Amino acid sequence: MDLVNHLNDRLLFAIPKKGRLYEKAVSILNGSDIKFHRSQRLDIALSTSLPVALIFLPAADIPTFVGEGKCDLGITGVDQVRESQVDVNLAIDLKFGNCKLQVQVPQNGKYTSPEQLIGKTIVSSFTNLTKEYFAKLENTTIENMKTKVKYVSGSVEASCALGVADAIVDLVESGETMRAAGLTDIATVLETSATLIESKNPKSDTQLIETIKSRIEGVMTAQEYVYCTYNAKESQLEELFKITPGRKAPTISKIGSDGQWNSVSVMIERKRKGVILDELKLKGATDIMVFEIQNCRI
Ligand SMILES: Nc1ncnc2c1ncn2[C@@H]1O[C@H](COP(=O)(O)OP(=O)(O)OP(=O)(O)O)[C@@H](O)[C@H]1O
Ligand SMILES: O=P(O)(O)OC[C@H]1O[C@H](OP(=O)(O)OP(=O)(O)O)[C@H](O)[C@@H]1O
Repeated sequence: MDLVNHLNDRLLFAIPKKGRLYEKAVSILNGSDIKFHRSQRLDIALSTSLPVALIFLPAADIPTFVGEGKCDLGITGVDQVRESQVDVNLAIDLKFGNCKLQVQVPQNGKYTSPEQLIGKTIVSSFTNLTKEYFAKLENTTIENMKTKVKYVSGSVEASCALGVADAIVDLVESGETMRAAGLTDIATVLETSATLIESKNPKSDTQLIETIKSRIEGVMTAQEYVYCTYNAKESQLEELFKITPGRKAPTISKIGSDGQWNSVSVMIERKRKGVILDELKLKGATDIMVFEIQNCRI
C-alpha cells in the first residue's frame, strides 16, 4: 500500500518513535481506542479505528512538526517544546516523563552555585534553554553573555570528565546517570513532563481533534481515579460523604427492606485509596469494594 497517498484525508498525529516516552505514548493511544498496526521499520501507521495517521518521529522534532502545522497533534516533553521555541498549545499534561533539566557539576569540585559558572563552558543537548538560563543569570542578552554553551546530542554526562565542559545541563529523573558520572546538581532550569501538543492552525476537522482530546482526557481520569462502592446506614452517610465527596457527588441507592441501608458509588483518587478505605471502615461503612475504571468521559 502506498501509505503517503493515504495521508491527505487523515489527521497527522506525531508520536515519539523510541526512547523514554515511546511506550507510555503508545499505551495512551491504546487506552483512547486509536488502533493501529505499525509495520517493522515504517514510521507511519494508519489507524484502523479513526481517520488518523500516526507519524513516529524523534521526540525532539515533534514540536517543530506541530508548530509548523505539518501535524495537528503530537506527544512530546515540555522540555522539547520549550527548547524548540515553537508556538503550540500545550493541550493535556500526560503525567509521565517527569524529570528536571538541571545544571550539573563534578562532585566535590570548585563549583557550588550556577553564578560561579558565568564565563565557563557548559555542554547540553538543550542549548537554547541553557543560553536563556545563563543570559538571565548574567542579566544580559544571549548575544552578549560571557558563558559559552556547546551542543552535544547525547551522553552529555561524559563532557566534564572528558574536559569538554565545566558543567552540563541535562535531564535528571532518579539521578542515577548523574551520580554514576560523578556529578551533582546545583540548579534546576526546567521541570518537565510529557504533554499532548496541538497546532494553533489545525488542518483537520476540529470535531475529530476534540474527540481525540476527550478520549485522552478520559484515559487520564481513568488513571487518576478508581471506582469505590460501599454500604452504609442512613445515619452514617453525612460523615462518610466527607471522606468520599466524589467528583460531583456520590451516587446513592436504597437497599434492603427496612429503608435503613444504602449502597454508595463514588470515584476516589487512586493515590489516596488506602487511606480512604481505612477511614470508611472506621466510620462504619461495610462491604467496601474498589474497581478499576477502564475508560470514562467526564
Ligand atoms: N530519565 C527520564 N525520565 C523521564 N523522562 C525522561 C527521562 N529522560 C528523558 N525523558 C523525557 O523523554 C524525552 C525524550 O528523551 P529520550 O532520552 O528518550 O530521547 P531520545 O533521544 O528520543 O531517545 P534515545 O535516548 O533512546 O535516543 C525527553 O525530552 C524528556 O521529556
Ligand atoms: O536520572 P536518571 O533516572 O538516570 O535519568 C536521566 C537520564 O535519562 C535520559 O537519558 P536516557 O537514559 O533516556 O538515554 P540517552 O542518554 O540516550 O538519552 C537523560 O538524558 C539522562 O541521561
